[in-house]
Amino acid sequence: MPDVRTSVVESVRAALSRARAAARVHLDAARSDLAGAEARLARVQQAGEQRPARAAAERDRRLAELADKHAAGMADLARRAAVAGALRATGAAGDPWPGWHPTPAIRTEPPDLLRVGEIRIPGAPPVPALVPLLDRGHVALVGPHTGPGAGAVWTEERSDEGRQRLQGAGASASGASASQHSLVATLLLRALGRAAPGTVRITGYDPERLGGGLAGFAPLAPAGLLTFVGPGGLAGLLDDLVDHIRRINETVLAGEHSSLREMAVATGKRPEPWRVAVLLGGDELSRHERAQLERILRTGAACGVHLIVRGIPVPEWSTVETVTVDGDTALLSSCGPLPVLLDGPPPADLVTATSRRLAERVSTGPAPAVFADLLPEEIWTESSAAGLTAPVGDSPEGRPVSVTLADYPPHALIAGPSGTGKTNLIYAWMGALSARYSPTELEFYLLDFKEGVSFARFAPGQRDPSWLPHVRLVGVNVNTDREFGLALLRFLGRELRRRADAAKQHEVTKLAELRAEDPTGHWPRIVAVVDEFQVLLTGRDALAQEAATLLEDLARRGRSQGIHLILASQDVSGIEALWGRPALVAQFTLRIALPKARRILAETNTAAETLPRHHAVVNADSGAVEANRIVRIPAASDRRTWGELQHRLWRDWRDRPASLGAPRLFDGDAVPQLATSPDFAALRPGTVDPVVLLGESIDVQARSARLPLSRSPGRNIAVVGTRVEEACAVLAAAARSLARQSPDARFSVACLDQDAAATAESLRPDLPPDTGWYDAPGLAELLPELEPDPSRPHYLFLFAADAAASTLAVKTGGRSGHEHLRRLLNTGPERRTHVLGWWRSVARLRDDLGGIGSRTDSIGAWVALDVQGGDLSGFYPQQGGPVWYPRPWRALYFDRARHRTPEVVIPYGLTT
Ligand SMILES: Nc1ncnc2c1ncn2[C@@H]1O[C@H](COP(=O)(O)OP(=O)(O)OP(=O)(O)O)[C@@H](O)[C@H]1O
Repeated sequence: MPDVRTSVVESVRAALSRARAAARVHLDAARSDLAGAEARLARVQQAGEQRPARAAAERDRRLAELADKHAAGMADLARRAAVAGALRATGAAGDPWPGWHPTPAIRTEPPDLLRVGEIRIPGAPPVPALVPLLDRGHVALVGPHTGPGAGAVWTEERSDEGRQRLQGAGASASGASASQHSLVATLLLRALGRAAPGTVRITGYDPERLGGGLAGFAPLAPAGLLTFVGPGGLAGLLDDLVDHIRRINETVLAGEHSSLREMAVATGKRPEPWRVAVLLGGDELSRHERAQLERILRTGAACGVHLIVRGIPVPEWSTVETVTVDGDTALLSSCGPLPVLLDGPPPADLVTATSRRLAERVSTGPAPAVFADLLPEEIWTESSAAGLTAPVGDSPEGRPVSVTLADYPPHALIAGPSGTGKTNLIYAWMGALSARYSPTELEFYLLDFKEGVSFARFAPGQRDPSWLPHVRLVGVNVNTDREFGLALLRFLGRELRRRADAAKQHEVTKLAELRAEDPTGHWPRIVAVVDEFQVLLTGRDALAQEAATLLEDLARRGRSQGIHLILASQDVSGIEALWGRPALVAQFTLRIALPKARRILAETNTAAETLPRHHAVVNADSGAVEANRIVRIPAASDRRTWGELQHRLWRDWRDRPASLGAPRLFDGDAVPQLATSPDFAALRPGTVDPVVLLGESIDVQARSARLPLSRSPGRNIAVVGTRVEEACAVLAAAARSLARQSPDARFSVACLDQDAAATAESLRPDLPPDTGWYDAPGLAELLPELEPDPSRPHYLFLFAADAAASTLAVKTGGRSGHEHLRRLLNTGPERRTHVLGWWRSVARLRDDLGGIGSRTDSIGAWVALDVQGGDLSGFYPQQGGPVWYPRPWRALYFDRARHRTPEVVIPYGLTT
C-alpha cells in the first residue's frame, strides 16, 4: 500500500517539474518578444516625431489634385449634359421665351423632354433641366417642405392613412405658389408647341379655382382642346382616363405595339391625341379615386395619357417626375440634389396668342388625312382569296375606314361632280390595295373616258420609266374610242368564261374555292376601273347595246369569279345611263359619293349634299342611310406622293422571275407605228399566204388589223375616202408588210396624185429593187400587158386610182384601161395578183368597177375613211351599210370573208 502511494507521489512530482520547466521557457520567450516590440515602438515613435510636416504637405497636394480633377470632370460632364439636354428639348420644347414659337414635330419623332429651367455649375455652361411628359410620364409638383417621400408623395411602404396625409406648402391650396403655376404653364405651352395642332388635349381639374397656370390657355376651350372638370368631377375624370387607356390598349395597340410612341415610330401613324390632365388639389381622394390614379400613373404614358398633379399625393414611382419647388428654384427627382434655377413663366400674351392660333387651326378642320396612313407596314402580305380590303381614308375621328370588294359587295359606283376628287379617290384606293396585295393577287385594268391622261402614270412614260406592277392595261384619251371600252369588256368576258370553266372543272363555284383547289394556278382578283363609263353606254347603237350586255354579265357573274368593276361618273346622266338597267345597278352595292354627288345613294339619303371638301360617303349597302360612313380622303394625286409608292413596288417587282412586264398603254391620241408593232415584227419572209397589215386594231392587245391575201376571188382591197394622209398610211403599211413576207414578189406602184407622191417615194427602200413605178399613162400601158403569173405573186398598188380615170377610159386594142383593171380585179387574186388601191370616193370606185348596178364582189375588203356608212351599202352585206361616223385618223375596215361587223382601225403613222 505505502509503495503504491509513494510511486503516485513521485510521478505527480515529475509531471509538475516538467510543467514548471516548460512554463519557464514560454515566459522567457514572451519577455524577449516584449522587449523586441518595445524597442520597435520606440523606433517608430522616434521616426514619427520626425515626419508630420512632410505627410501634411503630401496630403494637401493630393487633395488639391483631386479637387482639380473633380472640378474638371464636373465641368466636362456639365458641358456634355448641356449638349445632350439641348438635343433632347429642341424647338418649342426648349427655346427661351423671347422669340418662342410652336415647332410641331413630325409624327415619327418621339416627343421631346420639356425644359423648365437650368442647373448652374461653376466653370461650365448651364445644363438644361428637363422634365419628361408626353409619352414618358407624369409630373408631381410639391412645395419646399415636402420633398420626395415626405407628404405630397407617398411610398409603397406607407399605410393608407400615411398616404393621405398631406403636409407642407405644396400639399395645401393655400400654399400653392406662383412658381408652381408658372411651371404648369411652362409644361403645357412647351408640350402644345412641340406637338401637331390638336394632338394635345388638356383637361383641368381645379376645384378651388386657383387658375393654377391654366387661365391663359382658355382660348383652347372652344376648339375642344381644353376642358374643365368641376368640383366633384375628379372621380369621373379619372374613370374616363382609365377607360381611354383601356380602349387604346385593346383596339389601337391591340397587342401589336407596346405603346403609342413605339407604334408611331414603327408605322408613322399616331391615331390618338395625347391627353394631359392637370389636377390641382381638392379633397382627400377616395379609395376608388386613388386606385384609378395609380392605374393612370402606371399605364397612362404608353397610351399618351399624362397627369400634372399638384396638391394631391402621388406615389414615388419611376413614371413620376417629382418637382419640389421653392421660390424660383426646384429639385427634380431625376436630378438628385442639384438645384434647378427655374425659367420664368411664359409671357401671358404668348400663352393666349398661341392658344388662340392653335384653336383656330383645329377649328378650321382636322389635319388632312395622309396617304401614307393608307399603306401597310409591310407590302404584299395579304391574300385576295376571300376579297380585297383596304382603307381609302379615315373617319372624322381619325380612324382608318376600309372598303371591301368581294362576293359582297362585288362592285363599286363612284360619283361626284367634276373636281370633287373621284380620280384622287381612285388613286388612294389603288395605292392602298396595291401595297397590300401583290401583283399575283391583284390585277388592274384601267380605262378613262375623260379627256386627259390621268391613268397614264401607271404605265411607263418618257419622264418616268416605272409602272404599277399590278396594272395590265391602261386606256387613256379613249373618249372617242368607245371600241376600246368594248374590247376591254370582251376581254374580261373571256376571262370570266375561263374562270367559270376552271371552276366547273374543279367542281367549285367561287374564286376562293378555286384557289384552294388549284393553289398553283394564276387566279388574281381583277379590278377594272372605268372613269366616265357612261360614254360607253350612251348612243343607241350596237356598240352601246353590246357594252351594256357585257357589263351586266360581268357584274352578275364576276362577283364569284373575282372580277370586280369600279365605275365612276361625274354627272347625273352617267348614273342615269345605268338607272334604266336595274339588274345592272343592283350589282353595284358599294356606293361612294363625293360632295354634291347626286342619285348614287338612296333617294332619302342626302349625306353627300353637306359633305365637306375632300370627304366621301362610303356606303356598302346600295346607299341605305344607315350604312353611311363619312371618310376623309387623303391627297393621293400628287405625282411625288404617288411616285414614291409606285417606284417602291416597281423596283420590288421588276427583278422577280414572275414579273409580267409593263402594262399595255392605249393612248387614243397617240399614232401607232408599224415598225414597233408586234405583228409586224413577227412577219417572216416566204409566207405562202401573206397577210396585209392595215393599221392597229382597237383592242386590249396591240394587234394589227390583218387581211390575209389568199388565192381566192375578191382578195383585193380598196381604201376609200378623201383623206390623203390616212389613205397613204394604210397603203404604205400594206406595202411594207407584204414586202417583208414576199421579198421575191413583183411590186408595181402607180402614184396618180401628186399629194401621194411623197409616201409612194418613201416606199422605195422597203420594196424590191425591181418594183415598177408608174404614172397614169404608164398604168394605162401596164394594165393590158398584165398576165397574172401564179408562180410569182404580184401586188399592184394604186395611189388615187380614180385620178387616172380619164386615161383609163381610153380604149386601146378594143378595151379600155378600166376594163383591163376590172379583169385584173376579178381574176387576179386566184392567180396571186392582187390590187391594193385607194379611191377618193365610193362613187368613183363604183365608176371604175362599171357604174351603178355593177358587181362589187371583186373588192373583198375595204377600208373606209371619211365616208358615210350609208354610202358603203353596195359593199356591205346588210342593207343601209355599216354604222360609221368618220373621225380623224380612224378607219373602218371590213373583210367580207371574215368579218360579221366591221372593225375600227388606227392607221400606222407615216414615215416619209
Ligand atoms: N382628298 C384630297 N385632298 C387634297 N386634294 C384633293 C383631294 N381630292 C382631290 N384633290 C385635288 O382636287 C383636284 C380635283 O381632283 P380630281 O381630279 O380627283 O377630281 P375629279 O372628281 O376626278 O374631277 P374630274 O371629274 O373633273 O376629273 C385635283 O387637283 C386633286 O389633286
